[in-house]
Amino acid sequence: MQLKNDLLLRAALGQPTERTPVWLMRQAGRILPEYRAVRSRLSGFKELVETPELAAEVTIQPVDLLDVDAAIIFSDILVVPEAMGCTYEMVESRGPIFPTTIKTAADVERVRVADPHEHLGYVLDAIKVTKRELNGRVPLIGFAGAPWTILAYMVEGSGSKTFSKARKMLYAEPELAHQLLRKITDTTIAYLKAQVEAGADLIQVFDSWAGILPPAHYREFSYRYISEICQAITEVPVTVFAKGAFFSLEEFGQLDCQVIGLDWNMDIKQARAAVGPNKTLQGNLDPCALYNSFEGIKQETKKMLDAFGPTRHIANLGHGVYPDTNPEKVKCFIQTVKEYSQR
Ligand SMILES: Cc1c2[nH]c(c1CCC(=O)O)Cc1[nH]c(c(CCC(=O)O)c1C)Cc1[nH]c(c(CCC(=O)O)c1C)Cc1[nH]c(c(C)c1CCC(=O)O)C2
Repeated sequence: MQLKNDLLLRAALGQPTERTPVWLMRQAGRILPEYRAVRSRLSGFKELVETPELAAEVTIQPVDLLDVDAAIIFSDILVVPEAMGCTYEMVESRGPIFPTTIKTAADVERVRVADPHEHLGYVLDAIKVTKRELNGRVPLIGFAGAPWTILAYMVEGSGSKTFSKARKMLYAEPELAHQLLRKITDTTIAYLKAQVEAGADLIQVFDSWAGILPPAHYREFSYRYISEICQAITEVPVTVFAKGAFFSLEEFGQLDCQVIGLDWNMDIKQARAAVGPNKTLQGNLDPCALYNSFEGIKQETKKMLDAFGPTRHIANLGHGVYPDTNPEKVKCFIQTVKEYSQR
C-alpha cells in the first residue's frame, strides 16, 4: 500500500520534505473527548487495548481530529511484561500497578520470553485493522518500552519518583538484572519484528526512565540493549526516545537507528552537535507550552522550528501531551508547524 503522506518516513531517512512532519507523543487518548466517550463505555483501559477494532478507532481519532502526520498504535509499553507473565492493573487516576513484582532469582527464572503471536496477538491484530482503516493516509508507528524502563516497572511494581528498588538491583544483583534484561530484550525484538510484519511503518523505543540512571549504569543496563534492538530492526526506521539521557546523546549518535527523540530539557543546538549530522531529531516543545495563549504557542513553536532547521526534524513535544491540554491548543501547535515550515 502506497502512503499518501510519507513525510514522517522521508524525514526519518533524511530525505527532503515539503515541510516538517508533526505528531504528538500520547496523542491517542487522554486529551480527546471522543476518546473518553469510547473509553467510558468499557470496563477499563485494558479492554480498549485488547479489543483491536476499538484500539484502531482511537488510534485513528487524532489523524481525523488533529490532522497529525502519523498515527501511533493505541497500546501500552506494559503489555510486554504482561506477556512475559507479570500482569498489570491500570488503576484509575493512579497509573499502573503490578500485584506481583520481581525480587529473586527464582522470580526471574519464572519470567518467560514471550512469543508475540501467542501472547500479543491483540496488538498485532490492532495494527492490521488500523492499517486497513487508515488506507495509506499516514504512516503507523509501532512501539515498545526500552528494556531498562520495562525492568523498572517489573521490579518496582508501579510508578515511582526514585525507582529505588529497581536501581538497587543494578548495584546489589547486576547479574540478575542482566538475566531479566536479556529476556525482556529477546521478547521486545520478536514483538517489534511482528509489529513490522503486521504493518508498522516506523518503530519508536520509549526509555521513559533513562534519566534516573548514572551514565555508567545507563551504558551497561540500558544503552547496550537498545543498541541490540536497533541492530535487529532493519526493515523500517527506528526512533529512540530516552527521556533525560542528555549525558548519552553522543553515544546515541552511534546507534543503528534513524531518529533520536529529544525531551524539552535538551538544548536543540547542543543536542545536534552531540548527535552529529546523520540522524533526524524529534521533539521537543515543552508539553506545558500548550497551556500558553494561542499567540504564545505560535511563538514558541516557531522558535523551536528555527532552532532545529528545515531538514532532519520531526516536530513533536518533549514528552507526552498532558491530559488536561485543550485540543484547540494542540491544533494550534500542529497548524503552526505545518504553515511555518512550508518550503
Ligand atoms: C511510561 C509509559 C507507559 N506507557 C507508555 C509509556 C512511555 C511513554 C511515556 O514516557 O509517556 C506508552 C504509551 N501509553 C499509551 C500509548 C498509546 C499511544 C499514544 O502515544 O497515544 C503509549 C505510546 C496509552 C496510555 N497509557 C495509559 C493511558 C491512560 C489510561 C486511561 O485512558 O485510562 C493511555 C491513553 C496509562 C499509563 N501507562 C503508563 C503509565 C505510567 C500510565 C498512567 C499514567 C498516564 O496516563 O500516562 C506506562
